[in-house]
Amino acid sequence: MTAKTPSLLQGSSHWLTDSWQRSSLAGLEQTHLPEYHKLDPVSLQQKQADHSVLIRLVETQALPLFYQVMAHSQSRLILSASDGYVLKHWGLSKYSDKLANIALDEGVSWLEENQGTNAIGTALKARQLVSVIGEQHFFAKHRFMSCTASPIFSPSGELIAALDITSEQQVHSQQTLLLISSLAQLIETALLCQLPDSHYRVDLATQPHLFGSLWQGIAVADSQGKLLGFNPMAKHLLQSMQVGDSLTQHIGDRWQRERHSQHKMLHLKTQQVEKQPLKKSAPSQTANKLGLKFKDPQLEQAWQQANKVLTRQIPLLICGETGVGKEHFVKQLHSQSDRHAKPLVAINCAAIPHDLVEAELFGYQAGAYTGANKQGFMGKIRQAHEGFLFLDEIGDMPLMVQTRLLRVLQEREVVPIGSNKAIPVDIQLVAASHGDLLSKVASGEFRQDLFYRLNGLQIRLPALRDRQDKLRIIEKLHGKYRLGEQGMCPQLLGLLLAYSWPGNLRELDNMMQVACLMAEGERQLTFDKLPSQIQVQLQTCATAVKQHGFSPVIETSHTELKPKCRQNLAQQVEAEIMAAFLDADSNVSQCAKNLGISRNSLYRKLRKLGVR
Ligand SMILES: Nc1ncnc2c1ncn2[C@@H]1O[C@H](COP(=O)(O)OP(=O)(O)OP(=O)(O)O)[C@@H](O)[C@H]1O
Repeated sequence: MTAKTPSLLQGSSHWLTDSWQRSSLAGLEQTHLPEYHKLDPVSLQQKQADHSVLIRLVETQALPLFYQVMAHSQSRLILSASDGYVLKHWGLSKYSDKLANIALDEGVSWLEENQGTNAIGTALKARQLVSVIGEQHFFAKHRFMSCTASPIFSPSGELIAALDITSEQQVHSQQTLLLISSLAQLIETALLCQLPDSHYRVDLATQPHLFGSLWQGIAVADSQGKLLGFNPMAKHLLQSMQVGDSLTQHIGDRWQRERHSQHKMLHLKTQQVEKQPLKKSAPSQTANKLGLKFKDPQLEQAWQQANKVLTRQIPLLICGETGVGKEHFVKQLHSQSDRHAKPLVAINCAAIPHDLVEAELFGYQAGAYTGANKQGFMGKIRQAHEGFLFLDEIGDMPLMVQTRLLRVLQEREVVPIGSNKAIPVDIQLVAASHGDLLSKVASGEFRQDLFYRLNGLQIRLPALRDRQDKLRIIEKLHGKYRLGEQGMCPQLLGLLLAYSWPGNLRELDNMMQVACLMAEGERQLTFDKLPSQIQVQLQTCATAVKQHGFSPVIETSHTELKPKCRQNLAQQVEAEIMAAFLDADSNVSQCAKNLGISRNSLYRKLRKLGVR
């Protein structure tokens, strides 16, 4: 991580002068708070009911991450509707009372024309992420707080809300900006994936490593390829895109045939949407029996579907990138199934020499061939009788063995090598593949009839970068491996959440194990304890984002600030120095090095701030 301390915002400050001008033109005066616009209780209730899906999504998708990162800060998370009325807020109740004094409360409008320059109103007006720090607020009475807000757009690109973090402090770090952008994106993605006719999800990025980051566009289309919705980044990348268009008209036609493709400068990744109904229907008996297990909707749906077919002995085909946890998933399925008392027999078709696969699976009679065990071998299929047979990397099964396996599945009996006696078997077959089995069918390497036999139900486990419970998994693995009481540095958590994890859970699991060993005895797990190759990846990812991504933040610069803002700037600089000093564990030399100033200047500045 190169920047340990939050850096000052840089760039144009026109948005601020424009916003102050608009506030003055609306007849507001800095020193007099106007009458505020507040909904009566019935209208507020109605508005909250109209936005109940959004409120529920904030509570389920955004709030856990907000609490994790901002747990020790005096901050509140505030959701407002697109007309500026605050729908709900969450966080420390002590701070809530103070905000209520300035009417930052449910049912009050925070439109710019009512409350002057403020993050919610200005973000809604500018339709961009905005940070309004202390003195930048139009009204003097609002200047004790700093606010950062992001607009939230519906799948059709319509502005529907603003999500804000408000704190009682004079600075908002880059971490707050990143956090609020991530929270808004989580909600927008959840809304997209819930569209009723959604069939395809296409992720778009200017560079492959930006997949899974805030700089990834997402477009959702129906089974005919008609565009149903997209996130703001997708709109930024493909500006002429409209709901109802054919996606092919914007990104060519390769996306529908290939999982990974490219169109002009854009990298594309296509996947089928695992639909998540907007309103939960009455839970099925199976769901009731099993209860909700995963915090990721796609995984939860895969779990529920898999459990339904297991009771009927329908073969299950599990697809997903390497390391997403396919085997782990099968073990969980087995352990809660009616067959849990019987064996789960796993065989990795890629790991066994081709000429032994047949014997391993079907067994052989005593003396069937030279070199074979004298007693014969019953084979994995019969070992799995009344239990589960898990065939991992099924795509690597030799063609001849595929033919025999097909017979077993059709006849439900095995004929061992060297025998002509068929032995009945009762197995639940689960197969897994990290590659595209259909392309193997197309190239003649995999039997089409076997594919359809195995494909009783196909489920796809999501890549780690696409999982909505990423935070929970990171915490779980940190909890599993940390040695003693240990927290996690929020900046590190931000980077881990933003990284694309090409090796999925396996990569995260390995990394966490090593990092926790390196951090033994530390109060916090920090970036420098990570294995060096991951440090490089995270740094490359952060740098690439800076170089290739666009900055979604409305920014301010020192030079363009008007005199009245200079005092505010000085306060920001002081707050930054203080933050850097704390970040460096009060080590003056380290802090001076991080800030790029001499130790003497740092001593002078710290003395001014009252630090001895
Ligand atoms: N839900 C989970 N929580 C924590 N760790 C997990 C979870 N699922 C899998 N893992 C860990 O991730 C690693 C990879 O899991 P697994 O072998 O199941 O993946 P896979 O998809 O079968 O991989 P491959 O395609 O390479 O065979 C293992 O170390 C496993 O312990």
